[in-house]
Amino acid sequence: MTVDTFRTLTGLVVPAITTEQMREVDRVAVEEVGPNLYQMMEKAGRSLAALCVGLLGDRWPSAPIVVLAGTGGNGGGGICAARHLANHGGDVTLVVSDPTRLHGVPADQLALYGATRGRLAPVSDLGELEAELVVDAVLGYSLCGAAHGTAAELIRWMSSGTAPVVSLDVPSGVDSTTGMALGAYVRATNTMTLAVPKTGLDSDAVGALWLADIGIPREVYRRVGVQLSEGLFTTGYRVRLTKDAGNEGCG
Ligand SMILES: NC(=O)C1=CN([C@@H]2O[C@H](COP(=O)(O)OP(=O)(O)OC[C@H]3O[C@@H](n4cnc5c(N)ncnc54)[C@H](OP(=O)(O)O)[C@@H]3O)[C@@H](O)[C@H]2O)[C@H](O)CC1
Ligand SMILES: [K+]
Repeated sequence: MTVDTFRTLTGLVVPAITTEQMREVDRVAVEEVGPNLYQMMEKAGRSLAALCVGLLGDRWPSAPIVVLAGTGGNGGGGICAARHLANHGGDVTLVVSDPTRLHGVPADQLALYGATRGRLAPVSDLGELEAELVVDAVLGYSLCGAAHGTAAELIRWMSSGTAPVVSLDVPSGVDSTTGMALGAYVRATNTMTLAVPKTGLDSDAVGALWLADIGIPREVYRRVGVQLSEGLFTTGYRVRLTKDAGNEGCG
């Protein structure tokens, strides 16, 4: 099931774009206009951390939080969120699917996380971890095929537990264009997608959908042909999105 638009709680219509269009937004930002990947990932991670704190309410900061990170940009955003949560006194345990495959900005995020008081646990410790909140930063919009290997193991761990899951950008294992999952996938209670919602986020796996502002200026969207309302982030750095009734019956 895909949709062309979402709405904010104040009724603003927000266009949904495909993974391919999102990649082009990323490319124009990184290669032509800005912000760079560091700047966008930092905004993503900090917004994700703020959402987690809000969802925990008075259980913050004592509630144990487990952050599961993959090997790409999605993982980098999760590692960044883990740092912000640890910096603010949270009880954080980070598990990276394969730290040896991290490179570039995600690898730098892991090194920075190492300077916090947050814990880093191997995948083999998953069975011993207790969580009151889980952050799913395993797979993002570069999912290709059915989730496999350690990523699938992390997804199964999330699915087998009772803790609510907050997914970054898209529930891991779900295709952000089609909303379909060819294999194991996360059933999130909340999903925080970045910059612009994707057409595949109408899936039941998404839970409550949030859109985070990661600082991309309108010139980038103009070059990619995406029309975002000027008032979209007037109330803050994240907005709640709901399905746009006008989408009923979209294929
Ligand atoms: N402007 C933005 O929207 C920004 C988004 N950000 C985040 O970046 C991700 C996209 O990051 P990317 O590095 O392109 O890819 P992912 O993190 O989605 O995936 C990374 C690796 O996942 C592995 N993979 C892919 N398919 C599978 C599968 N079926 N099973 C298991 N593993 C899979 C693959 O790793 P390999 O080691 O196998 O090569 C991918 O490399 C986006 O979603 C946002 O969260 C930026 O952080 C900021 C700007
Ligand atoms: K994810």
